[in-house]
Amino acid sequence: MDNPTNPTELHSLNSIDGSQQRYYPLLVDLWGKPCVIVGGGTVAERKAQGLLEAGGRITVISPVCSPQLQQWGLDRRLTLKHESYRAGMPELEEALLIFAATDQPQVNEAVRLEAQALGKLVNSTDHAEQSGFIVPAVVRRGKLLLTVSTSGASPAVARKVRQELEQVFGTEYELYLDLLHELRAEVQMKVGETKERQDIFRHMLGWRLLDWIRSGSFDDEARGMLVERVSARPSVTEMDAIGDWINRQLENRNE
Ligand SMILES: C[C@@]1(CC(=O)O)C2=NC(=C\c3[nH]c(c(CCC(=O)O)c3CC(=O)O)Cc3[nH]c(c(CC(=O)O)c3CCC(=O)O)/C=C3\N/C(=C\2)[C@@H](CCC(=O)O)[C@]3(C)CC(=O)O)/[C@H]1CCC(=O)O
Ligand SMILES: NC(=O)c1ccc[n+]([C@@H]2O[C@H](COP(=O)([O-])OP(=O)(O)OC[C@H]3O[C@@H](n4cnc5c(N)ncnc54)[C@H](O)[C@@H]3O)[C@@H](O)[C@H]2O)c1
Repeated sequence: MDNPTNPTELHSLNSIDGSQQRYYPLLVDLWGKPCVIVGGGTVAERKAQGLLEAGGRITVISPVCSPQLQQWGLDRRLTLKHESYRAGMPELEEALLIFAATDQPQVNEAVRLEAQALGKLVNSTDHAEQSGFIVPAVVRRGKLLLTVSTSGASPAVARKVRQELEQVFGTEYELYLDLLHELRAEVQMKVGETKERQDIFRHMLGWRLLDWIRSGSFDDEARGMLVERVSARPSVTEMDAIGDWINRQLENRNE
């Protein structure tokens, strides 16, 4: 079941601009979902790390596993099955996602073919072209999730872009998004009209809140005051007034 080089030959799908665009970006909720990794080396460990961050229920199938994978096994963060892969393993049948991550191309191929026969999405770590999905490089800042892919062209470039993004989007985004999440809920509760809500959110984005958080002086008291003001008067005028107040706070601190 190889991927067609041109899907339009098989389905009458029209790409919007006829470009070579191929992958569909998707954020999957893997919490508690069974995921199988075949192989227990460096690459398997990296995939396991990403799955752990997403709360996947992981089984690693490999006769030999890296020290970190063994530790995660001891900590019961994942299940290790110290066996070589063979066809018909129940873990594959139950899995939502399958990763073929051994250093044996023929084993990876067999895993991929079985997974595809079972109708599973499979990541073949040595064959981007035949994978049902590929894994991007990731930056997590609380609720902010940035993902980078080169469509398999150069994972090293994906890594480099990820590192550049890490510099631009710092840890201040965690608090920033938690706060905007809370304020959004308040506004949604109190302002009935969609257009008005949108205007309010746009004006909030004008606040120099990230600068304030970065300065280290945005404390619980400041947060409380902000939430209180927005809840009390959720309007565009008030958002601008809050923006001015934030500017004054920053100026006072610089004096
Ligand atoms: C992003 C990241 C996520 C992750 O793995 O979690 C990831 N690879 C990472 C690193 C990395 N991988 C490789 C190198 C060595 C340098 C180099 O070869 O470039 C480095 C760099 C390094 O380690 O410094 C080697 C490599 N990778 C693949 C092949 C096989 C092939 O191309 O077919 C080979 C050759 C093996 C060989 O030659 O034997 C395949 C894939 N690797 C992907 C993802 C998918 C496409 C992502 C994209 O869209 O670009 C894809 C297609 C499938 C998949 O694995 O999902 C992670 C960076 C995480 C980070 O640092 O943030
Ligand atoms: N996709 C990526 O991001 C990426 C990056 C680098 C390399 N690769 C590819 O991934 C492959 C694996 O690289 P690695 O550094 O993890 O290798 P590694 O040598 O660290 O680990 C190989 C693992 O495969 C296991 N294994 C071997 N035969 C097996 C079998 N029959 N059943 C189950 N497990 C088996 C071994 O026990 C070992 O744990 C490389 O050959 C390369 O092609 C992919």
